[in-house]
Amino acid sequence: MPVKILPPFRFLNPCLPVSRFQSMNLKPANQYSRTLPIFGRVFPFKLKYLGLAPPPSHHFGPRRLSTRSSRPRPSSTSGFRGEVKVSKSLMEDEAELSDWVSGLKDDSFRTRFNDDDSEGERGTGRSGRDSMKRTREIESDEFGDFNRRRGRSSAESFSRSSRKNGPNSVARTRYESESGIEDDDDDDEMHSRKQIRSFRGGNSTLSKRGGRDSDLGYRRDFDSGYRGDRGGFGGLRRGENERGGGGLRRGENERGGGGLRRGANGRGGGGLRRGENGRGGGGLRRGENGRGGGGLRRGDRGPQKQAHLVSEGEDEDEDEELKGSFKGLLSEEDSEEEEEEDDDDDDHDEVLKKNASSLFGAAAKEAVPRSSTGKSDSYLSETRFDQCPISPLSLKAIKDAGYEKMTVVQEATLPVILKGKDVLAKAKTGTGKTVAFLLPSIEILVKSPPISRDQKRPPIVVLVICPTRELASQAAAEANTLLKYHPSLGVQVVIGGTRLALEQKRMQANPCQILVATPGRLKDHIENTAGFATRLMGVKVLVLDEADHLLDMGFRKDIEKIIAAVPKQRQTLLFSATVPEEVRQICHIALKRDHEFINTVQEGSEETHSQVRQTHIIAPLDKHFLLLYALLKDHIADDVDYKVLVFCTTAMVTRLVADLLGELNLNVREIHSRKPQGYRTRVSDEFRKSKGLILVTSDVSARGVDYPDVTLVIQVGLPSDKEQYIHRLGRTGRKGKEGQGILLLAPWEEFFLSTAKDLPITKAEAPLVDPDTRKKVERALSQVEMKSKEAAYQAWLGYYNSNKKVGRDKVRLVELANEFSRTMGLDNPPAIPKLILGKMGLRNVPGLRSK
Ligand SMILES: Nc1ncnc2c1ncn2[C@@H]1O[C@H](COP(=O)(O)OP(=O)(O)OP(=O)(O)O)[C@@H](O)[C@H]1O
Repeated sequence: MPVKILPPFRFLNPCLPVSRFQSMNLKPANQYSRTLPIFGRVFPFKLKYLGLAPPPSHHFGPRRLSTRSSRPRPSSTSGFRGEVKVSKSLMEDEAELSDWVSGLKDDSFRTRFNDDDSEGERGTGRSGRDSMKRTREIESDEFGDFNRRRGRSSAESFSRSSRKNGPNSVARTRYESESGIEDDDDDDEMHSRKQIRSFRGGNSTLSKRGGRDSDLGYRRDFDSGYRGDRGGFGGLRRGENERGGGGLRRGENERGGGGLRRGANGRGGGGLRRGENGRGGGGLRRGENGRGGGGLRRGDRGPQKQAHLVSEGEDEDEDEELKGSFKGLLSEEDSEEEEEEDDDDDDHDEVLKKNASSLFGAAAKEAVPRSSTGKSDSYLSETRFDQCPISPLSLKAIKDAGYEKMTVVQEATLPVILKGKDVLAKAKTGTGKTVAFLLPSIEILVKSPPISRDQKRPPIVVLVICPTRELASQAAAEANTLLKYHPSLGVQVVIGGTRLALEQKRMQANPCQILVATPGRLKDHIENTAGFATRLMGVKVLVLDEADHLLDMGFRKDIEKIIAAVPKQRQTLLFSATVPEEVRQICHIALKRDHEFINTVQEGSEETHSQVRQTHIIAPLDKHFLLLYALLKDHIADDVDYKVLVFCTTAMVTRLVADLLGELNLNVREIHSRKPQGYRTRVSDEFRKSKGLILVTSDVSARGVDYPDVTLVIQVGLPSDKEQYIHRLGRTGRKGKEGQGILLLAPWEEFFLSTAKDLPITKAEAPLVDPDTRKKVERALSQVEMKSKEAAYQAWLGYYNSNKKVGRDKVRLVELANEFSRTMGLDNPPAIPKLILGKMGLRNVPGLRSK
C-alpha cells in the first residue's frame, strides 16, 4: 500500500480536534482517503440499506428505556442569547419576514415583539388539541486593531493564542488534495442526495426535492416537491409564491417532462401552459394566478415518456403524495450496483480505520476535546473572541450576544477565512457554524470599500444560501445580531412563501450588502428582478450552509445556476455537520482547488454528540402509535420542562401523527411543508421559546433549526439516510447540553442500523403498554379524520416505495402499507387514483385499491 508523507501538523488549541485539509489539484478525497486514512474521515455513505448486514456491534443488549433526562435544567431558555433569538423570530405574517429581519436593528422591535406575543394564538398553555384545531382553522465601519490594548498585532496575537497547544492540542492536518477544478458552474434550495435516482428505464433522472424553491419543505419531505432535474422526468414542485398549494412542475430550464404546478401567485384561474423554456415534455399546471382550476399543458417536444399528472382539485395533500410516489422509481439494476459498491466501501472503511489508529497511535487518543470547563466533547474552545483579529464593532455585538469564547469550529475556521481561503468545514450539530461563517464574512465586508448611498444598484457582497426558509431566517437574524453596531451594513432575507414583488420592493427600498436566501427564490430574483443580477456581481463571499444538502442532486441545478451568477473571483465557504464522501468529490463545483477542508469532528469519533443518548426500539408497525404515546407520556412525566421533536417520514404522516397526539390531549404542534409559511413561522417561533411542548414534524425541521433545550428527539420510521438521522438528532444536545434520541423502527426497517453502525445507537426495550392506554389510543385514532388517514396512507406508500430496499418488492411493500392502514384503524386500505399508482409503478399490485 502506498504510504504518503504525513502533512505537517499545526497545533491550534489544546482542545481542538480539528483536521484541516488543504485541497489542491485532482481527486482529493478518494486518493487521500485511501492512502492517508487518518486524514480522511471515513464516510460509509454507501452502506445505506444493507439490510442483510450483521447487527451493529455497539448494541449493548436490551435495556429498559427511560426518557428521563439527567441533564441539569437551565433556568431559562435564553442560554447565551436565547432571549434575543426568541424575540427575533416572532412574526405574525410571512410577508413581513424580510421586513422584520431588516427591522431587527430597530429599537422598537422588542416592543413589537412583545405586543405580538401577547396574542392568544401562540399560547402554549392551551391543550394541544384545542390549539391544533385552532391553528388548522387559520391555516464601513472602522476596522480597529483588535488587540491594541495588548500592544501587539491582531494577527500575531491570534496566532499565539491558537498555538498554545501543547501535546493535547488539536492536530491540524493539512494535505493537498489533487482535486478540484475551480469552477463556477451554477446552482439553489432543498433536497437530498438520495432523492435522485438514475431512472434508467426512462433514461431520465428523477429528482426529488423537498420544498425546493418554495423552500417549503425539506427535500425528503414528500410534501415538498419533486422536480425533474435532467431530461426525462418532470418534477413535482410547489408554486414559488404559493400560499398553500403544492404542485408538480417541470423544472424551468430542464429538458425533461412537464409537470404539475400550482399557481405562482396562488390566485385565479388555471390554464394550459408550455414549459418555460420549452424543451421538455409538457405537464399539467395549475393556473398561474389561479385559485381556480388547473390547466393542462403540453411541452413541445418532450422526449420523456412520462406524462405528468395533475391532481385535480383537492389540495396540497395530493401533490405531496404524488411527490412521494416518484421516489420509488428505481431500477433494480441501480440498487444492485450500489450494493456492490457498498461492500467495497465497507471494507475500505475498516482498513482506513485501522490505518488511522496505527498512524496516530496514542497522540490521537490524547486529542480528546476539552471544554473550558473541563467537560469532554465541548463545543467551546479556549480562545476568546477578543483575542481575534475582528473589528471592535463586531466584538461589541458578540459581547452583547453573550458570546465570549469561540466555539471549536469558529476558532478553527476564522483565521483561514480571514486569510481569504475557500473553506469546507465540518462540525457537529449545534456548535455555532452560523457565526463561524457569518463573522468572518462580516469582517470581509467591513474591509470592503463603502457603498455610496446613491449607487443605483449597490452590490450584494455576502451571499448566504440555506436550504429552508426557517434556516435562512435564522441565519439572517444571527447576522443582524452581529451587525448590531455596524449601522451602515444591512442584511435581507429572500425566501419562498412570500410575495416576490414584496421582496423586490423591499430590496429596492433598503439595499443590503448581505443577502440570505433559499435557492429557488434566489433564482427567481436572478431571473425576474431588474438589476438583481448586476448586484450579485458584487459578491465576494458565497456561503452554502448545509452544504452537503445543497450540493446533492436535488438542489444541484439551482446551485449551479446561482454559482454562475456570482463572480468567479470570490471566496466560497461550505459548512455542514455531515460531509459525505460524495460531497467531497463534487465540492469543486463551488470551491477553488486550494480550498481547505476543516474537520472539527475528531477522527474515529462519532459524528453525533456523546452527551446525547441514542437508542432504538424495534417493534411491529401496529405498535408504533401505542409506543410513541407511551414514550411521550413517560418523558412528560419525567421532565416537566419537556420539549420534544417527533420526526415523521412525510408531511402527511406528520399531520396524521399530530392529529392523533392532539386527540390524546398532548400539547402538540405540527410543522411540515404543506403548511403555509406564516403558520410555519409561528409554530417554529412558539416551539423555540416554549417548554412543555411536542412538535411533530417532517424533515423541514431536520437541519439547522436552533431550538434551545430540546429534551428528546423521536424519529418514527426509516430516516432517509444516516446523515438525515444525524441532523434530526442534532436538534437536541446543542451547545454541549444533554439530550436524548429514540429511533422507532419496524423489524423490516432494522437494516437502517447497519447503515449507521458507526453511531452509538443502543437497543432499548419498548415501554410497556397497558390495556387502558391501548384503548385510549384506539379511540383517539377513530377520532382522526378519514382524509388525514387517506393522505397518510398514500404518502407512506410513496415514501417506502422510493426506498431502494423496501420498495424493491412491490407486493411486500403493499402488504406493509396495508398493515400501516390497519394501524390507523382502517379495515380497508384507502383507494388511490390510478394515475398515481401508475406513477409509482404500482398498478395491478395485489392488495391495492384504485379509483
Ligand atoms: N461562541 C459562541 N458561544 C456561545 N454560543 C454560541 C457561540 N456561537 C454560536 N452560539 C450559539 O450556539 C447555538 C448553535 O449555533 P448554530 O445554530 O450556528 O449551530 P450549527 O452548528 O449551525 O448547528 P446545525 O448543524 O444544527 O445547523 C446558537 O444558539 C448560537 O447562538
